[in-house]
Amino acid sequence: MADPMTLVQPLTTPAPEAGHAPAAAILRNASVRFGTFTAIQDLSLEIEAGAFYTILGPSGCGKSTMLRLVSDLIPAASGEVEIFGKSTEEARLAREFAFVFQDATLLPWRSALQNVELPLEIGRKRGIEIKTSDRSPRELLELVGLKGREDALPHELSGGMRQRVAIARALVCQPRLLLMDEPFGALDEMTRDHLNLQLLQIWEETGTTILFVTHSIPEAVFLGQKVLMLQAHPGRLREVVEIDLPFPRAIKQRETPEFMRYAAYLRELLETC
Ligand SMILES: Nc1ncnc2c1ncn2[C@@H]1O[C@H](COP(=O)(O)OP(=O)(O)OP(=O)(O)O)[C@@H](O)[C@H]1O
Repeated sequence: MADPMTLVQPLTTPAPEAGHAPAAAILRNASVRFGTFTAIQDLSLEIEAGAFYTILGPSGCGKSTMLRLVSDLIPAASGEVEIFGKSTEEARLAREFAFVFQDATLLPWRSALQNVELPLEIGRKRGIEIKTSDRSPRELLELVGLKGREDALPHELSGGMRQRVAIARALVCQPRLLLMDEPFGALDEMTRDHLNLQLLQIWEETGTTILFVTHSIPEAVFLGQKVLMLQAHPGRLREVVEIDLPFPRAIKQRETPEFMRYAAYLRELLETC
């Protein structure tokens, strides 16, 4: 295995010039401020379409803020953010991305299937023409391993199952970019392992780009093709670490020396962020 040190990209990856094939996302010197507090400063990076990125960094370094910036939930105080060549607002309206939070945020009175159907219903009610997945809501529930539980209400499902419903709902408009903010953070280890494997399968099948925030170094290495390490005060990109481990990934890979070297490298890096 190549030494992770040699795989590290420069601290400020230059954003490409306009006119290239659209990346999933491009940030150019993007900063986010809350009043006088700078949460993210001069973040420049290109998110390659179709790739799986995991995002690590100390608490408060701006991981969630970065996802909120990309998803048009908060504006950039300066700099630019493009999603597939569009502004974040245009990308939001075109349903180019979908968000999955740590809490599944399902409507408790609607069944699993009705929750997955919700974005389509909202689109129809608002008269918005939206992309829909090639898969029906039922097929999406099957994809996330919930065949047979379509009629269950959220309180009848486990935490892991609720997160699967949230993932199926996120996929219903066929987003080209999936933003995931610690989606499995509240789950037990076995369930998390299972969902990690399932998410990798979904990623391979759908070809969607994934930005996945986690606090878990093993999870970041296991899922990611690249790990974005952010640093705090103010939030900025510290390093991009490429994870050169083969796909499809299997849980037992975590015991390999290569995996452990990446984890050890990221742990050391995190301690200095
Ligand atoms: N709406 C807000 N108003 C003021 N400050 C905010 C707001 N949202 C986030 N911040 C601050 O911005 C910084 C980055 O927050 P953010 O939630 O992005 O960090 P994080 O890396 O996701 O943290 P954690 O790992 O603990 O979830 C923190 O100092 C936080 O207090």
